Amino acid sequence: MNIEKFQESMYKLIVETSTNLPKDVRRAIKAAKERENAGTRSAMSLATITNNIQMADENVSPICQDTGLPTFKIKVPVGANQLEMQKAIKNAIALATKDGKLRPNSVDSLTGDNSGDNLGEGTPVIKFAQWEKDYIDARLILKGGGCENKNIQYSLPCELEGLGRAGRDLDGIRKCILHSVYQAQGQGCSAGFIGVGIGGDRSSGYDLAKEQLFRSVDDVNPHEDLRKLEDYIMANANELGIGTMGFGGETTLLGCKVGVMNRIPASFFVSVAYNCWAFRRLGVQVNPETGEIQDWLYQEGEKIDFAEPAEAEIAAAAEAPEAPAVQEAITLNAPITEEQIRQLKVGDVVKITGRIYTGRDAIHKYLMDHDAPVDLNGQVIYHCGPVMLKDDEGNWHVKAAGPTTSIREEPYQGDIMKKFGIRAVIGKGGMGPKTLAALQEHGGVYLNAIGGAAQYYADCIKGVEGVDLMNFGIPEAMWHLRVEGFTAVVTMDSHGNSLHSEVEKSSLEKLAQFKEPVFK
Ligand SMILES: O=C(O)C[C@H](O)C(=O)O
Ligand code: SF4
Repeated sequence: MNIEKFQESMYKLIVETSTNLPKDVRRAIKAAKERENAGTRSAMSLATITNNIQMADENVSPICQDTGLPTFKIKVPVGANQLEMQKAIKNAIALATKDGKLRPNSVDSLTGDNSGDNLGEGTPVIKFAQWEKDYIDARLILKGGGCENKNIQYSLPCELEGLGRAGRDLDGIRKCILHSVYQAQGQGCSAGFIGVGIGGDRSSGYDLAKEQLFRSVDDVNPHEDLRKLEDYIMANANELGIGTMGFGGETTLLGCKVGVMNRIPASFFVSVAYNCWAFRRLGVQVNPETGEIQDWLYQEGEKIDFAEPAEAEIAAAAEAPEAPAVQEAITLNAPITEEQIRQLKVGDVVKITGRIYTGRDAIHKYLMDHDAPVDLNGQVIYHCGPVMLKDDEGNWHVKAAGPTTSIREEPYQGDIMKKFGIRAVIGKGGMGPKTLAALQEHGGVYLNAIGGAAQYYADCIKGVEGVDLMNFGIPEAMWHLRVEGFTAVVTMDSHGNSLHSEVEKSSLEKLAQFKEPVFK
């Protein structure tokens, strides 16, 4: 095999997967957009998402800054040299990282050191299998951490919140799947896709669940019971009303694929792999002699082009007569006073202009018992781990910069806001009671940005004005960013209100409506 060509082919597969959402995924997102009512927060979020998909495509830049744990599944004809191919894939990964198409995401679990090139123990994941065909089938999924954290595994029988007992039968499985969508709320960047694995053990069950994510969104399950189950879930999960980003709305789930395998008598697992709307998976057929791509997979049907600018749609939504949720945006400019913050309430749309600082997991832990490298009084912290590139003059450029899941900072956030006088945090998915209490006591707000909209937000960032704590690696460092018109929604205010706890409560009530048996 021409291994240089093969490496080039893998590079193309990586870049395309990271920057260009597949056709089936685009169609599912378009259908969701059509279901939402103009003027709602969900409609506005979906407009931002579709705009972002378009920008990533045009800029050939990551759709989301979290380019995940690259996972390859490769089928090869008998005789193909897998060791050589593995090396070529790793080279292609390192190159794509250097070019800003992937974020350096491989972190030493004990020291926290980022390898910088996405290579390291266990990363990337490359799974080979042999087959009888005469070509190579190479598929790649880039599944980010936020949705990976929302995967869930049930051991039947069990008791489920809202749904009661789930037994070892199809109806028990039905309950687990509905529960898996409920428990994710907006935190895995809903609306999501789920792959479900029935049976196996704890590891093969999850493998089977992830395997389902390689199925095309619009295929039909050949197994009659599973087809019925998939149809049922698609028809009912959206009744939960969680909506895009957990803002409430018509679409919570974009796809559901279920697979089954045998188990041993004592075990009965239902494993669910949750994938965000930024469902980046693609595949190619490669010629085993030339190493060249001979075909792209997942190419059936129409490609939806989201060329319509989101700004126009947001404006149109705001002008719609029944537009209750989206009002004129309020401008925030740091340093922000407590008085300004106390005026904000859940549902307000804000546009931030001026300086913001990124801070995620490592920074929050660090700030608990260290001084801040900058004066954070009245400032805005952005939960974000961007993709950054340095040019030849040594200047940094933002290649992708959407929010990360905020709930991970729940143990620290309230204390840190009070300690340093921070007035606003931007993130996604909401935070818990401890932070809500601190917002009320101290005078702070939580601003929800649209998860995955990494190009859209990168465009709002007009300059990189500094960086601290680079020893934590690019995603975890504290970047000083100059932003203009950075749009987010107040979802937790200083008056004790949280949109997230409201949606959680109402979706639990709705979940309980699915308690009665459906599959006998
Ligand atoms: O790591 C990130 O940037 C985001 C992550 O995928 C998340 O959803 O929290
Ligand atoms: S930020 Fe959201 S869209 Fe991006 S990888 Fe995480 S869950 Fe997916």
